[in-house]
Amino acid sequence: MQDKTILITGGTGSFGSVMVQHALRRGAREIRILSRDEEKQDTMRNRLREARLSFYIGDVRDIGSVDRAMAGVDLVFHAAALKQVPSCEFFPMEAVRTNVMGSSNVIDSAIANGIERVVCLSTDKAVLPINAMGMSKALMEKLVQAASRRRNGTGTIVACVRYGNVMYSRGSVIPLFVEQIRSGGPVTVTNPEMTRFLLPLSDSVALVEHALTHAEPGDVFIKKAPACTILTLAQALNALLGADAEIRTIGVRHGEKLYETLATADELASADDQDAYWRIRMDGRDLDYASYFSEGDPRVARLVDYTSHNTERLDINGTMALLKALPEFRAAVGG
Ligand SMILES: O=c1ccn([C@@H]2O[C@H](COP(=O)(O)OP(=O)(O)O[C@H]3O[C@H](CO)[C@H](O)[C@H](O)[C@H]3O)[C@@H](O)[C@H]2O)c(=O)[nH]1
Repeated sequence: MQDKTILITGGTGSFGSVMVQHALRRGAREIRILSRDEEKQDTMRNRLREARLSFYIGDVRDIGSVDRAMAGVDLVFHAAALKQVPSCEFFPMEAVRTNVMGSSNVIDSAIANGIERVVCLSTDKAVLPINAMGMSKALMEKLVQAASRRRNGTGTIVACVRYGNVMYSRGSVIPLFVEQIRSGGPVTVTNPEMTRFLLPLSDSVALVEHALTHAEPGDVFIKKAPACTILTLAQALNALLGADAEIRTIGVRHGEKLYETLATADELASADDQDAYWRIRMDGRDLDYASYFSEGDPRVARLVDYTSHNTERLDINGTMALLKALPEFRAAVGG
């Protein structure tokens, strides 16, 4: 990132705020934030007061605003998205417009402008998707791969990272539970047995940087991560806040899965194990169906899917330790 001009779409969000600080420390020449909300931009501008930051009001749905922010950029982090599962269930076309068409605009504009590298932020919900948010992100991954096949080996490198749940991200369950416990409960657990991967925000930034450094066209990078049940999470937060708030089961919301999958068995069969990460390479074959007979992949998936049910499972103490290490958690609860 040293001396590079970086564009972060959706740059005022949880990821953007941390990535901006990281890129500044890494010596970026200029960081451009493209987002819709002038108030969030203003808050960030006043908070950071940094000459290397520039703000572009715009929307990834509008290719004109993407093009204006893209000219002269070296690296792109594409974080702009509709990411709430329930709201995308009610407004699936909005998820299509932002997550699919918006991503297509970002990829096309990056290629047209000869950008070096683009990292698109995807989610475990894009794997075997059942909700509109995950389906739209799965299509974003397909757009990345289709663009990479067209340009494989030359020009712009476009790749993805897949996240699990980013801990303490805006609008997610951890800040909600903290708020509920502080106001005396109840803590509303959808299904006590439900599991989610737990990814600290700092790890999500490290994952993007890992992808930036190692990406070849169409790669998907995954960070191996632990998980816990939602009941364990509620109990850990109760304990950390010295409370005993009632934990009430409220039932699963629209479009939710009991557990998430970060990589399928098929993907893992051909993935590179990079210690803390997996690299999943795209299927680079072309549309000539004859090649499926002569170049068909003989590997049989011998592994199982990598899910939040079968990854390392944190108990209450393990979850508490992870929470306690989060700067976002310490800032919110003090200590
Ligand atoms: O009142 C609540 C709200 C949520 N949950 C549970 O807590 C877990 C996490 O819920 P979040 O709303 O925090 O997160 P989601 O899993 O729905 O999705 C989140 O994680 C995704 C990645 O998997 C994306 O990042 C997405 O943007 C983000 O909303 C889920 O099992 C959910 O059922 C509860 O038990 N009670």
